[in-house]
Amino acid sequence: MGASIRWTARLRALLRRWRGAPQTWLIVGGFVLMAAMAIGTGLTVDRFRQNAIETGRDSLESSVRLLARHFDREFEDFAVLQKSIIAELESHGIESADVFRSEMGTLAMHEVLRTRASGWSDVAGANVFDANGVLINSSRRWPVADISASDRGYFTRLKNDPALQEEIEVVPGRFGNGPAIVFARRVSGPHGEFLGLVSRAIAPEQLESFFASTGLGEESSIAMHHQNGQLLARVPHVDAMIGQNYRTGSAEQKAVFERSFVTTELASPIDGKDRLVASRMLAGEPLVVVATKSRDATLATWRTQTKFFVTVAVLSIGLLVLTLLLIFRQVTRRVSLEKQRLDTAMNTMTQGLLMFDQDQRLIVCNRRYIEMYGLSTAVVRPGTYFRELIQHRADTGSFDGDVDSYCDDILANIGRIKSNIVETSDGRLIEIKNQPSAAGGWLATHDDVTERIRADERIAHMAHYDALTDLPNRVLMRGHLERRVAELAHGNPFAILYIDVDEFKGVNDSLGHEVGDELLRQVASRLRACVSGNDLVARLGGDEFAIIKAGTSDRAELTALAERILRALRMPVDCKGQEISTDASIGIAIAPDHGDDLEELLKRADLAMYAAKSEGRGTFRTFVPEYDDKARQRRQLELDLRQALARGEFEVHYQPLVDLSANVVTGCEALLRWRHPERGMVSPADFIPVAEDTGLIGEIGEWVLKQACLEAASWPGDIHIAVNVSPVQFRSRTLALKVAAALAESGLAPGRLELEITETVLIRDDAEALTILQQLRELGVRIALDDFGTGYSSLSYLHRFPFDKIKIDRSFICDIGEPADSSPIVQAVVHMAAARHMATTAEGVETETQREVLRQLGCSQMQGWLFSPAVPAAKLKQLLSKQAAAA
Ligand SMILES: Nc1nc2c(ncn2[C@@H]2O[C@H](COP(=O)(O)O[C@H]3[C@@H](O)[C@H](n4cnc5c(=O)[nH]c(N)nc54)O[C@@H]3COP(=O)(O)O)[C@@H](O)[C@H]2O)c(=O)[nH]1
Repeated sequence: MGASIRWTARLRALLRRWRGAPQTWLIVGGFVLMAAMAIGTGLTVDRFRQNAIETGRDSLESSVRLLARHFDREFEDFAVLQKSIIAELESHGIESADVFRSEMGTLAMHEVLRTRASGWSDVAGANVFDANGVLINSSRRWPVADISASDRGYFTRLKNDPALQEEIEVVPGRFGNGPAIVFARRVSGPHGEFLGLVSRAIAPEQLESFFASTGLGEESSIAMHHQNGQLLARVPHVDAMIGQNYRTGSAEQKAVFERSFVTTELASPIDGKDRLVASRMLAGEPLVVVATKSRDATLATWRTQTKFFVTVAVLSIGLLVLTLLLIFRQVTRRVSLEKQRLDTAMNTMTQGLLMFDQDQRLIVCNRRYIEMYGLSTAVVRPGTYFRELIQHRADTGSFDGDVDSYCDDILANIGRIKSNIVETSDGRLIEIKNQPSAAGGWLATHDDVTERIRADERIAHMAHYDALTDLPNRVLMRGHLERRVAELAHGNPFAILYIDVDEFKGVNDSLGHEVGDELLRQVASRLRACVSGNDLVARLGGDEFAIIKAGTSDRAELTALAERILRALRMPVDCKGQEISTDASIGIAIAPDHGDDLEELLKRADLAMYAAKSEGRGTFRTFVPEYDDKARQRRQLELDLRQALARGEFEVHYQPLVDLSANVVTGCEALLRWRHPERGMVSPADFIPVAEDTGLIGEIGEWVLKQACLEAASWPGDIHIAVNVSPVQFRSRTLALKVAAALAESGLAPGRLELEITETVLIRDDAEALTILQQLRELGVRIALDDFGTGYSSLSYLHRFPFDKIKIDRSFICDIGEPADSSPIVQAVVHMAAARHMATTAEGVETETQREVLRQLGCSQMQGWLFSPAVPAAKLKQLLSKQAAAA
């Protein structure tokens, strides 16, 4: 039973495969066409054959019909003559044979006969015989010959049978003549006594010559028979046949002499050939006209036609076969080419591909699939059942599930597209897509998506985790916070701790990015160590971190956490061989105490952190409402600052720079002042950072530069002007252009302009900064390094760029004259600067002692309140005029 089902399935599969091949259709189509041509030709030939036979029959029928009609008319005339003679004879009232003989055997009667029979030249003359059969008169000759008809059958029959009026018979000729067809009529007395007969005769040749005139063609015959079967005349003529009786043989053959008309096929009793026969009885005489034609002759034309048709059909089929062979070859080539292409395409696919038929048998499988699972081509080949294939995979170790349930699941879903990713025993991820095929099977693709999925996972991880520390990033933290905010409704408080690593930029800039990165990783690890599993530690970017402390609003607990964090961060850490201790500023916002809106909470944590920073760093602050006020004030400052330039609220003041050895003003520093309409004078220390944060510094700085240059251009002598350049301005890339424009506009000599930049400018991007400095130097302006000593590796910059001047920061000057002052440092800087031909300016000189010490240390210039604070332009002009006057 099972074997039979399998065989049926195989047969069905074979048929399906066979059906699908284009060559199959070509062969089938070719055979159908050839069969159609053969059948068509056969049918046509058969039709033509029937037509030929029907035509033959029709022709015979019409021939006998015409002949019968013709002879009917002939013999009727013939009979009329006889009857008129008999009537003539009988009109004499003869009552005995003797009287008949004597009255009829006269010359006068001869004349009557001759006159009556004269119109019938082709018929023998009319003869009158007496009751003994002796010829007593004749239309042809007088006196008559001595002839007796008493031996003739017709005489005997007419004499003996009063009912018989006429007899027709072929009789052999007398005196060496050929046979004759005799038409004899009885002459009876008034009481029916036999008196004699009147006969006329016609030679068979005369009928035959008429038959011949119809031109029936080869193997045809026309004959006239008596109804009793005796042959009277025939074409073609055969002497021996005349007079023979043919009413013999089969009933069908006899019927020819019995029925009015017959059309049939018979084996000829004459020549034994199959013949078409048509016969017709004459209406007036017991005669039958029979026409025949052999079947062979009838079909002669048809045979010629058939030969032609068959030849044409054979040639057409031959041509068709040839054409089909050529097409077959083309199609086979094309199919083979397409198969090659398909094979190439399939085997260069990166996916494994399988196609199954509706009986779950493998139709196609590419190399990639075999290689993907390390399978055997002896097992995985067309015809293999799906279940056998999965079993083979299980046997060879690339499938470790339950074969049956896996197959059942796939087979239950082959009607629809299904895709899933499975993990192989060796850890690869394979995406399997099954989709139904039109033929009822399905197509399966196996795509090794391990790399893609891993990459997707990596990308997804990167989208939510910080690459450096592997901590959740801002995006993930927001998602986490949204959930925490949602849980507030359930009474679950939480806190946000914003942590900013103090001075990280300095470490990064001075010790390098690698050290900076390592420091951040260490910070991340220490922060993680400070919290429990429910808490989230995130890196928000740069040196900013955050901790979301779940389940508490307890300030003591949060304070303890902040202190724990600070302690942890302050512990020295080894970063790439550098021992670094760092610190942090922490801002804390508590939900719901400080709000239940995510944005608000984040802002408040930030404000608290900002407060911690501005209140000395290395500490933490919990949000208080005043921070909101400060933020509001700053926002207001920002708004006012945006309008200050347009409203003309800025002024440039100038602080003299005094040469220490000559004690004369040799330059001035331009210092910006903001005369706020409500707040009064606002310190640049307060608004310059805001201007830098908002980007307004670009516009403001350009204005200061132009003002200072214009002002300096009006000063006497070669007193130079120093202008502060913010790092933000410095990075704008258009600084050199703006400086050149200010110089051009004011007419100030470039050598009188000094630009003060801070170390921050150099720290960030050395190469770019040096390029900008070079551009400025090429303009001819002087460059001073401001606030020297407050950065990280100040000395290294002096090697890389030859500044014109170093301004020693106020923090080194203010303690001069006190115990353990900074004089040695100042001394070192002055020596180093002198060695590189740089001038030095001491900032913030407030006392005579400081001035004296600085002068002794060899410092070039001083700037400070000791001499003059920054003053308005007009006041400076007076000061300079006084100095000029004193000189
Ligand atoms: N980018 C720009 N920065 C500017 C501009 N104008 C000023 N500034 C910077 O603002 C900071 C504060 O400036 P200011 O309040 O004007 O303070 C300067 C002096 O007034 C002050 N100074 C001078 N002598 C003394 C002194 O004897 N004692 C003392 N305590 N302070 C003194 O020092 C400031 C000048 O510093 P520096 O620029 O480093 O020479 C300040 O950083 C300015 O640079 C501007 O237009 N653009």
